[in-house]
Parts: sequence; structure tokens; C-alpha cells
Amino acid sequence: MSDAAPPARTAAVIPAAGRGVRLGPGAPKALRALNGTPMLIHAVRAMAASRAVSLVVVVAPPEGAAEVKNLLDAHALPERTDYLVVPGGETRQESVRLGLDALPDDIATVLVHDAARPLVPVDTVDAVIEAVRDGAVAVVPAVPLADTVKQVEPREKGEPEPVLATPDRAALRAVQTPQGFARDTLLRAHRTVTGNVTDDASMVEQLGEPVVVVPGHEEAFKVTRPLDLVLAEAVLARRRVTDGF
Ligand SMILES: Nc1ccn([C@@H]2O[C@H](COP(=O)(O)OP(=O)(O)OP(=O)(O)O)[C@@H](O)[C@H]2O)c(=O)n1
Ligand SMILES: C[C@](O)(CO)[C@H](O)COP(=O)(O)O
Repeated sequence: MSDAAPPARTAAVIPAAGRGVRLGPGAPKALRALNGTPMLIHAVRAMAASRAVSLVVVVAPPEGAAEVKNLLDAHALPERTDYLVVPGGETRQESVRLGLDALPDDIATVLVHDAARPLVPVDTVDAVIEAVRDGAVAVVPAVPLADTVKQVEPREKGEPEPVLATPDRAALRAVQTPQGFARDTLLRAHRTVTGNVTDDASMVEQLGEPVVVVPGHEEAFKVTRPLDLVLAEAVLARRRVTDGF
């Protein structure tokens, strides 16, 4: 018998415990259907489509963990991948931390992927994993901005807001998920950084560790508002025509 340690594995943590307030009333966002299949199942399949991902941890709405387990059992998913469900928290940050707590010791690379980005292509997932395996401690997929961006002095809704600056758009990127991390670095970030953040990479930035960007994909957009549901269903319809599924 060999004494060699088993190869370090990659896991994807999927925070799916948000309510989806901006999407409007209804079931928690991750459980809403896109062309008849819950958004979360699309997101799980997107992670499991990568042959490098051997474990997917779904962070479910706190009162919905049993329902999410049933959903995973009821849908066809790649058998080479393991699936775990844990209840989430009050904020995205807390939900991700609860997902990280569930990881077994042999996981070396961690992806954090929004359930709300159900259509990310597998090539983007693989590019993020490869960059981490090549030595980056934190990797973020991102796309250039289509709009000019203004920094403003925020005012109450509807009130005109004074413009403070127009940042150089060429140096800005809109950040997506999955974000990929060396496990130790991400755990340290979640143990150390407090306060409100909107993504995991910014926690690593606060540690003073380097974060790099790789190309994202326009289909990795986040389903946030009602119009995004229309776009997501249109993308799925196009895939059915071009890819046959
Ligand atoms: N307490 C929370 C809040 C958010 N999320 C997850 O984080 C991802 C990105 O969050 P966002 O798109 O903002 O989702 P919501 O918080 O549900 O949206 P909203 O702000 O409109 O309520 C989503 O997959 C969401 O389910 C989570 O797991 N736990
Ligand atoms: C993580 C994220 O999707 C990267 O763009 C984003 O920051 C999540 O923000 P939200 O306010 O939770 O939608």
C-alpha cells in the first residue's frame, strides 16, 4: 500500500440562502424556476459540470435545507460529484462561512459561486480553477463594463445626485462568480475580516493578499431583478437550439 497522500480536491460552495428581495415576492430566489428547473439546480449543474469539482456544498435558506436536499435527490446530477446541504445565515458572508465550515480536510481549492448565477459556462469555472492550481491564492472572473460609470454623492431615491468623478472605465471590471481560492487563504479571510463586504475576494484583499482577475462570461450574469429572469430563460432557450439541451 502506498503512503502517498490522496490528491487535494476542489469543492464549490454555493450560497443560496438569500430571499431575492430585488426579484420581488415569491419563493426564495434560488428555488424559483428557470424553464421549469429551480435556479439552484442550474447552478449546481454548472459547478458539477467541471470534472475538477468533486464536492458541491449548497448553503440553503435556513428553513429550507430539507427541501433543498429533496430537490438535489429529485434532479439528475453528475454521479462523480458529492453533494452536501447546510443551512445558511443572515448575510451572504455568513452563509459562505457556514458552507466553508462543512468542507472536509482534503479540500485544497474552494470555489464560491452564487446560486443566483445559474448559467455560468464550464469553461469559465475551469479557467478559475486552473488559475488557483497555477498558484494564485484568489481568482475572480470579471467582464469589462459596457456603460460609463459615475461616482456620485448618494441621495434619497429620485433626488438628483451630484457627480463626484468619472473613473476610467478601461480600468474597471464587473465581478462575477465562481471566485476561486486557496482554501487556507479563504478561511483566514473569513476568520479575520469583519464588516459588510459584497464578495469573498474583497475579504482576501483586506488581508493584503493578491487577487487576480480572469475573463468572465456574459452568461454568468446574476439574476437580481425580474428582467434577469427573462434573459436567463432566453439564454436557456438558445442553448436548447444550439447545444440540444
Ligand atoms: N443571507 C444570504 C444572502 C444571500 N445569499 C446568496 O448570495 C448570492 C448573491 O446574493 P444576491 O444576488 O444579492 O441574492 P439575495 O440576497 O437573495 O438578493 P436580494 O439582495 O435581492 O435579496 C445568492 O445566491 C444568495 O442566495 C446567501 O446565501 N445568504
Ligand atoms: C459576489 C457578487 O456576485 C460579485 O459580483 C456580488 O458582489 C454579490 O452581491 P449581492 O449584493 O449579494 O448581489
